[in-house]
Amino acid sequence: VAMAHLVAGLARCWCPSPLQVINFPVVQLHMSLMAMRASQKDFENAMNQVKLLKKDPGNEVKLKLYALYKQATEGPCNTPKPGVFDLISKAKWDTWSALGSLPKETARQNYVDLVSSLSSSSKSSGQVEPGADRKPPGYETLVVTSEDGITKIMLNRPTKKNAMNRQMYHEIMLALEAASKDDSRITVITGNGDYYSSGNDLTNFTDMASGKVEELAKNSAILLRNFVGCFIDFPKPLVAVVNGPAVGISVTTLGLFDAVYSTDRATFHTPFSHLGQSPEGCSSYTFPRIMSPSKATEMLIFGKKLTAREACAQGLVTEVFPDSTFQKEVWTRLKAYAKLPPNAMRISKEVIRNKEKEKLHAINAEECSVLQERWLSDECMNAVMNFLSRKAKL
Ligand SMILES: CCCCCCCCCCCCC/C=C/C(=O)SCCNC(=O)CCNC(=O)[C@H](O)C(C)(C)COP(=O)(O)OP(=O)(O)OC[C@H]1O[C@@H](n2cnc3c(N)ncnc32)[C@H](O)[C@@H]1OP(=O)(O)O
Repeated sequence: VAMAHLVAGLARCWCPSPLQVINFPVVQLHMSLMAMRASQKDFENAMNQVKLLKKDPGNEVKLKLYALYKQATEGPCNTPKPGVFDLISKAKWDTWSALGSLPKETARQNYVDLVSSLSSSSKSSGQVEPGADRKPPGYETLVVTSEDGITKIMLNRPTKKNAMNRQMYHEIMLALEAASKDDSRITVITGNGDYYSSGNDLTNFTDMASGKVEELAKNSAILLRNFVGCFIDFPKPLVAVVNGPAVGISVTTLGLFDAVYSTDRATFHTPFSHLGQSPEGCSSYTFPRIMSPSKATEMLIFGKKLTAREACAQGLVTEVFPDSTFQKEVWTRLKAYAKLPPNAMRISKEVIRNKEKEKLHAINAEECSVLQERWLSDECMNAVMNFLSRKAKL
């Protein structure tokens, strides 16, 4: 079982960039997540297992395996960026550099997990041990279970309101990848505890202490683009079970789900202007389309927080349930849906989503490049420092 150690750093001034000095005592939290340390032996076994896979996992997974292997053996991407026409090397370089400063041990663990999920899904049906689908790889920030034809990805940092740190972004991508290939018919994302998710973990900004702010912003933009890309491309019905308040990226990505069921005590908040940032998750396109340009403006620019019923009235939420019966009603319904023919559901989603998949990827790329600049702005720095110094809450 993975272990996590929270190491509080010492209070010190944090000067994020030479251009700007903020004399600001900041308690700098270093969360060094001691992911379960896959041993060197596990890593070598996983490398051998890759060669024994019965079915080609596809280019995207092979790129991920390449990047995780390089990160685990060499650390952060340390080679010059290939030329624009060297497409394969550039794709490999992009995927590796997107891992940023992911620790070697974590990359090694993620590699082992990915291979184990590939090998269990590539086994012929006759060979899968009973209940094997209920033995998901060890995730640090998620609990992933698969039964009744439904793979449930539960965000599991309840003491931090399920804020998404870098590890969670990577693990959600891995879990979606595994879910796209397992024998489930529907995939659900939900939260553990009283929050669905409070969005981006703002301590992600404290990595800037390492000094390479521009590089961190670039790698973060690649990470975000890959993360949102997984939602755009996910092939099965993807349902959000919003168990409580949702903030930021956990709200914007709802526009890429196929259905959103919410408890009536949830709220939906996208405080991007407050944070000196800008919309992501393709919400700059999906929200105006879902709820009208002016309603999208109220959320994305003015930061208006919606109740569940308002979000439902505006089309972001499919249906709202009383909190007392929410889980029972929603899971009864989802188990019934999961009995439907899987290929028909997958193909129908393809017919619906393919019309704008390319457009969504283009919008995602544009949003990430704008955010890359926003993250380096004074407005963003000050807003994040205010939160981290506990001066302001949303
Ligand atoms: C140089 C470039 C760097 C870029 C870095 C980028 C990262 C990677 C790329 C991905 C980027 C995606 C873009 C996404 C954008 C967004 O999601 S914007 C929204 C971000 N979220 C917030 O601003 C919410 C901040 N949290 C709050 O306002 C409040 O916590 C709350 C959610 C309103 C809940 O308040 P309350 O009920 O009073 O509980 P708290 O005591 O505040 O929280 C309990 C503990 O949880 C911690 N926590 C909660 N939310 C976050 C968070 N988002 N980030 C970090 N920590 C969070 C909170 O600090 C408490 O912790 P302790 O004090 O240790 O108990």
